Amino acid sequence: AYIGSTNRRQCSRTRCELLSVCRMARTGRVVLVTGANSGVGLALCERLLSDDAQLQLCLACRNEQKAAAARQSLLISHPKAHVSLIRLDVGSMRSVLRAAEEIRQRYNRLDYLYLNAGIMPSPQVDLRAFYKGLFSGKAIHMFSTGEGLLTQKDSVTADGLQQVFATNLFGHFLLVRELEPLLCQPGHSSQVIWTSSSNARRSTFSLDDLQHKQGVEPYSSSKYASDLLSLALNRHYNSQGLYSSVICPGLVMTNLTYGILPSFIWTLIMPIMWLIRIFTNTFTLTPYNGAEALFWLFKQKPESLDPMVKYHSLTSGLGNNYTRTRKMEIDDTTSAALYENLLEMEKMVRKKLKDGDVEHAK
Ligand SMILES: NC(=O)C1=CN([C@@H]2O[C@H](COP(=O)(O)OP(=O)(O)OC[C@H]3O[C@@H](n4cnc5c(N)ncnc54)[C@H](OP(=O)(O)O)[C@@H]3O)[C@@H](O)[C@H]2O)C=CC1
Ligand SMILES: CC(C)=CCC[C@@H](C)[C@H]1CC[C@H]2C3=C(CC[C@]12C)[C@@]1(C)CCC(=O)[C@@H](C)[C@@H]1CC3
Repeated sequence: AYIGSTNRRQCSRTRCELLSVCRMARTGRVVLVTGANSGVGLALCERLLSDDAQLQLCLACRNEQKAAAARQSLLISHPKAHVSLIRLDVGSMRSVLRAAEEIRQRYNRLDYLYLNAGIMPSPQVDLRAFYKGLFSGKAIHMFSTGEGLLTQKDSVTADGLQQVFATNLFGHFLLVRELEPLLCQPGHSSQVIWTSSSNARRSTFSLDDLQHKQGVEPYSSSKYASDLLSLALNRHYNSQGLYSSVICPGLVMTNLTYGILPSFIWTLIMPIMWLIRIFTNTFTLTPYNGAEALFWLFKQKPESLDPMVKYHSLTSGLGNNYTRTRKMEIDDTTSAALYENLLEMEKMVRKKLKDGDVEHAK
């Protein structure tokens, strides 16, 4: 249609230019990454562009300045890349709806949706649990999952949702629902990929307290909920060509982990961290290594993926990266129940936002 157009500007283009535009339209896969301005998300973008220069990469970030800086840094290493920005605060439902509308206008399909943005506010390390863990014979497990070591202080968003739940789970759920027309295209498959965590733990999650209002481990609960939700998305959308997976990047030194301990302590224990890496392959440490499983999934046929496993980024003592699967402690009944609850919550949130708009217009 583009070549056949009689528009004068298009006609004046050389045949060569037109062919390259058409080729791009055919081959340029569209990838959207949330939380792409730092850490694992930004490293993933670097790796994706190094693999496929034709990608149409969209960085969905809440902070415009950080997003622009991330785009600039990507363009320095890949000057010809197609990198665009979209403003998205995944913890604000109004922002999610607005961003989704913009994305639907910009693209006619979406091949990969990386749900990577995540928070762990005011983390506290339980030192007693740490010392106990060191001598319990389960030290390696403790170092790779951080199980029972961290508590967080949650807050309530303007939408009346728990902040960790809204950011790590619900905002992303709403985004998937909103982008369904781009993700579910006839004769075409797409992937939704969640950055979950090995910190996800069944015991921190409850269907009666989805948002984890009553507990002190909202991060672990929200990540477990993302594992369950990914399974539910597969059950609902595989027939429409949408496939969902979850990954754990391992322990990566990013803004999120730097927030756990004072920076001088990190500096002091960094040599120990590199030493621990000899005993556990889950200490991926750099964002590049942490992005391994996210990148690995990009190369897979979605139909070949297992909805019951988590894909882990791992780094050997010698620094080699690889991806391994581990079965998740999830089941269809709980996953379906969570999905129904989220649909209910979605209805309520949409109504609240609509009522708010009406109230505002009065
Ligand atoms: N680091 C680790 O060891 C591990 C990390 N993970 C997960 O990896 C993911 C990436 O984290 P990581 O790279 O480590 O940490 P970073 O803090 O570097 O990255 C988190 C990204 O999410 C963005 N973000 C946070 N809140 C929102 C929001 N409301 N709307 C839009 N974007 C938001 C941040 O943006 P901004 O800069 O504006 O805050 C940032 O770009 C997270 O989901 C995290 O839970 C999982 C296991 C281990
Ligand atoms: C004293 C030493 C050598 C280390 C400090 C102990 C903890 C601060 C550290 C041990 C295991 C770490 C860990 C995480 C955070 C920092 C630790 C608790 C995570 C929970 C960070 C976020 C995740 O999603 C997990 C996969 C990490 C698991 C391990």
